[in-house]
Amino acid sequence: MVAVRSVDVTFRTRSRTVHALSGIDMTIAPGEFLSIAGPSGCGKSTLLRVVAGLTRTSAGQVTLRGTPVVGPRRDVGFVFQRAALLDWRDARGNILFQAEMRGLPKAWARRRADELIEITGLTGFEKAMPFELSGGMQQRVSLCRALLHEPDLLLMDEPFGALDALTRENMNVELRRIWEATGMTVMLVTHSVTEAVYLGSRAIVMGPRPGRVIEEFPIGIPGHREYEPTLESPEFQRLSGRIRGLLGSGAG
Ligand SMILES: Nc1ncnc2c1ncn2[C@@H]1O[C@H](COP(=O)(O)OP(=O)(O)OP(=O)(O)O)[C@@H](O)[C@H]1O
Repeated sequence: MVAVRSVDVTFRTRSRTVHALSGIDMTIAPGEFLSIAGPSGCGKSTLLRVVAGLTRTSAGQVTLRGTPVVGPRRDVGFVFQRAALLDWRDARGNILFQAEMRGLPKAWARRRADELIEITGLTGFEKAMPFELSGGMQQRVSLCRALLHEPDLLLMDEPFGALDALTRENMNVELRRIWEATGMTVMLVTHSVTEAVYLGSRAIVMGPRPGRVIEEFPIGIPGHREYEPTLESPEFQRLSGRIRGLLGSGAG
């Protein structure tokens, strides 16, 4: 699905030069859920942006389904750290905005929006305006918006970082369920080791800037993952411990 080949990114501003990514190589198979962890500023967001075609590489290449990424890709879904909803549209209107931008058939889009509203537990809040929604609900709306056009690749940049712990857990369980049901490919940037291991089929850990991959872990926890039993399983504990060790004691 995604191939990243010898990718380097250097940002040059008037006052400084930042070498954000160095020699990144990775492939992500269709249907994989890749969690990406690493210290602040190591280039995780930059990596996602490069895959989405929002940031240009300084060297190397990214391909999506074998096609080089040369500009913004509208065929992927992107969920950002903050929901960034349109204030003047209700929840359903925000989700449907995606369809309007893409000129998707209206009746189809409405059906799909209703389906996603149900899946993400937003039923009853379709007409609520963003200011009436909690942070978690706003992020659900943003997830629905990212999924509306049925992307087979979903890029998520610390999507649940601003949520309280319990809402975050619920969102993790929902996302895992959606991933199990759809088989889409996901790249998730997260600062939470628990989130990375619970959700991922593979995790990579990046080192400090210039960002590079320092270690990679297949997450061999098979099948449907119930939240509590998964977190208590020896494999979960072993992997979390190893990733925390790499990231340093401050990792959550
Ligand atoms: N558009 C830009 N122009 C200049 N520098 C940038 C730009 N985007 C990112 N950077 C720099 O590149 C480095 C990597 O940033 P990036 O946001 O990818 O890191 P990150 O790992 O996602 O960080 P965090 O975990 O704190 O969100 C940082 O030093 C950042 O300041």
